[in-house]
Amino acid sequence: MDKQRKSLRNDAIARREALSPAHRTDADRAIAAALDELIARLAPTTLGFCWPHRGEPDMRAFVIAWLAADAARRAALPVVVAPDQPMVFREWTASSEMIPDRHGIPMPADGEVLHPDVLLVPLNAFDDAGFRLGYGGGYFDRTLERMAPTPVTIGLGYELGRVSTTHPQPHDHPMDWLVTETGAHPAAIRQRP
Ligand SMILES: Nc1nc2c(c(=O)[nH]1)N(C=O)[C@@H](CNc1ccc(C(=O)N[C@@H](CCC(=O)O)C(=O)O)cc1)CN2
Ligand SMILES: Nc1ncnc2c1ncn2[C@@H]1O[C@H](COP(=O)(O)OP(=O)(O)OP(=O)(O)O)[C@@H](O)[C@H]1O
Repeated sequence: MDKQRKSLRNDAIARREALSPAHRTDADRAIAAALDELIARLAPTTLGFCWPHRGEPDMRAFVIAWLAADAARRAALPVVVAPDQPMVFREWTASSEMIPDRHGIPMPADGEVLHPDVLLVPLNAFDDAGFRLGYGGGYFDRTLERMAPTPVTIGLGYELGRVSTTHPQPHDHPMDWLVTETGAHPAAIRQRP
C-alpha cells in the first residue's frame, strides 16, 4: 500500500511539474476565482496557506488581495518544527522575511503563531472523498489531529492529480473541500477508514 501511495504521489508531482507555463497560468486563475467565491462564503479571519513548492498552485497573489480588502484579516504559513511533530502556523505578510525550512520551502523567519480558521492545503494526488497525498511527511495529518477547533480544510490542486482512490489510511484527515481548475467541489460523503 505504501508503495502504491508513493507511486501515486510521484506520478502526480511529475505530471504537475510538466505543465506548460500557459496552462499553469490559466489553471491558477481558475483556482483563484473558485477560491474567491468559497472564501467569501466561509468568511475566515485567519487563512492558512502554503508557499508554492514543486509546481503547486501559487495562491500568493490571491492571499495578498484577500488581506488588502480588510485590515482584520491575517494570513499564516506552516512552520515545520521537527519531523514527526505537528506544524505551527506563523503570521505572514507580503513584507515578511523568509528563510528556508528543513525541506527547502520558504517560511517566515518570525511572526506571531496563529490558529487559522480556514486552511488551504496543497494536493499532490487526491480522491473524490477528499483524501490527499502530500510529500509523505504526515505533517498535515498530525497538525489537523491536534488543532481545536479544527479549521475548515480546502485542498488545492490540479485535476491531473485526481485518482480513484489514494488508499486512505487511518491517520489520514480528509479535506472538506477540493478546489481545482474546474471549480470548488465539496468532498464526497465518505466512510472514515
Ligand atoms: N508548499 C508546501 N509547503 C509545505 C507543505 C506542503 O505540502 N506544501 N507541507 C506539508 O506537509 C510541509 C512540508 N512537508 C514536506 C514533507 C516532505 C518533504 C520531502 O521532500 N520529503 C522527502 C523525503 C523525506 C525527507 O527526506 O525528509 C522527499 O519527498 O524526497 C517536503 C516537504 C510544510 N510546508
Ligand atoms: N497523526 C499521525 N500520527 C502518527 N503518525 C502519523 C500521523 N499522520 C501521519 N503519520 C505517519 O506519517 C507518515 C506519512 O504519512 P502520509 O503518507 O499520509 O503523509 P502525507 O499526507 O503525504 O504528508 P503531509 O501531511 O506532510 O503532506 C506515515 O508513515 C504515517 O504513518
